[in-house]
Order: sequence, then structure tokens, then C-alpha cells
Amino acid sequence: MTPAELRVENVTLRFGGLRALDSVSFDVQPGSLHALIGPNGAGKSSCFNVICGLYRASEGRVFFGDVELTRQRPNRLARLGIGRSFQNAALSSHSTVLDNVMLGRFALTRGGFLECGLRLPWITRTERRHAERAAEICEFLGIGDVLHTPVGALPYGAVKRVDIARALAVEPALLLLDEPAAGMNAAETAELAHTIHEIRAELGISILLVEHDMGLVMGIADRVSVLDFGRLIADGTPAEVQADPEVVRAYLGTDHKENA
Ligand SMILES: Nc1ncnc2c1ncn2[C@@H]1O[C@H](COP(=O)(O)OP(=O)(O)OP(=O)(O)O)[C@@H](O)[C@H]1O
Repeated sequence: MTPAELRVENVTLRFGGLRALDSVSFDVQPGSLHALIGPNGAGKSSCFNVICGLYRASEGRVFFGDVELTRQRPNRLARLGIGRSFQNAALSSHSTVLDNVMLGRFALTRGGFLECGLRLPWITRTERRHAERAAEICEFLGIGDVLHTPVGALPYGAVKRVDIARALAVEPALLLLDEPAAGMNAAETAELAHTIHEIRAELGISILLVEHDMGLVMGIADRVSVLDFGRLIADGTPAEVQADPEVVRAYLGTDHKENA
């Protein structure tokens, strides 16, 4: 699928009297790696959830190409060419890596549950093709050697990779990553940054990376949008936003050590 532009247009999200997002606008250019950052409570997850259709914007709209995402159900994302990761990887810990990643391919299969249950010949052929592709994606993400291991037996960094593999299994044109480095140590975070960079380089897809860890983002993003208290305070190249006094103030005003 050819990447399309993701446009967040004047999105406001209210929770009672609180404006979690206040007229936020930014674009993710096709094929780019775009980061959305901000200190704790800035509105990053809220924005991610509006884009995914989990939260309904109080005002404003989100488009992916010609399609208005703010009118879609979250379960339509895969068919629109969008894959997403979850902050708390929602994987089945008793199932193997391969089975979890295969779940991501269900959106692409023709057969329904009934046909799969009947094990029709063309279904088993299709299933085999999907399993091969799922294995390829796992290989690419460095988890090819644990395909048949239950997810619950994997170290945390590998579990996050399974989550990303499942998102890539829908063959997305746009990948949405929600704080993928949360809970990782420095070495795991550095490896993950390398992997995200590789995904963009090898697959040529657009990536929106919502991230708390500024260090991860600055080395790999093409553009960075910065939220603070629900407002977009900066939007530019990593060098531009790093030099922006309002961004420095926003980050220094919170837990400086954690965000640096
Ligand atoms: N479901 C909700 N109900 C009420 N308030 C909410 C809800 N979700 C988020 N908020 C509030 O909206 C604001 C933005 O929160 P959000 O989780 O989007 O920020 P964030 O930048 O993702 O923070 P963090 O880095 O800590 O995850 C916060 O003040 C938060 O308390």
C-alpha cells in the first residue's frame, strides 16, 4: 500500500473540564519517521488514541489520505493500511510468538472463522503463506529464533518486538507506535531505536512514534512535534525543536532527569 499523508487537524479532546488536547494540528509526511513527544501528561496518548479511533475528538478531524479516521472504528485501522502497537503489549502470553503475530494477519485473510474451522484446502494454503510472512517479519525484527516460544517466557524487550511484529503483520503503510521504549533499559532502548530506523528504511512506510524518551527520538526522527499541557508548542526537525526555548522550558519544568 502506498503511504498517504496523516493529517491531524485542530483536534481538541476534553475530559470534563480538562483539555487533554487543545486544537492540535500536525502532518506526518508519507514515508517519514515522525515523533510526537512531550512531558508527562502532555497529551501524547490522548492524541494517539484519537488517531486510532479509541477516543472521539471533541473538535477537529484526522485524515489518512482521503479517509477521515475520526469517523472510523478502531477495528477498521488494519484494512485502511494502519498498524498500531500497544503501550502495554496486549499479547496472549500463553500463545507462541508466531501465533500472536498471525493474529495481525487475520485482517488480511479472506476466510472467516467458519471456513477456517472447516479447514478448506485453500484456507490451509493461505494460512501457510501467512505463517511464512509472519515468520519473515519476526526474523526482520530479531525474534526469528523464538517463533515457537510462548510470549510469557520472553524478556521484556522481546515482548515489545512481538507487539511491533503484530502491527507490521497487517502490512501497513503507516505504523503507529505508542511509547515502545517504556520500561526498557538503555541498551534495549538503543536497539529499539535502531530497529525503528530499519523498519522505515527497509519497508518505506510512514511511522508515527509517540515517545516520552527524547533521546530515542532525536537520533532517528525526520520531524518532531512537541506537546505540552495539550498544546502543540513546537514542530520541526529534531535540531530545531531541541533548540526551541519553549521545548527546553517544558522539559526542564517537569522531571528533567527522566526526560533528558
Ligand atoms: N480517560 C481519561 N479521563 C480523564 N482524563 C484523562 C484520561 N486520559 C488522559 N487524561 C488526562 O489527560 C491529560 C493528558 O494525558 P495523556 O495520558 O494523554 O498524556 P501523556 O502525554 O500520554 O502522558 P504520559 O507520558 O504520562 O503517558 C492528563 O492530564 C491526563 O490526566
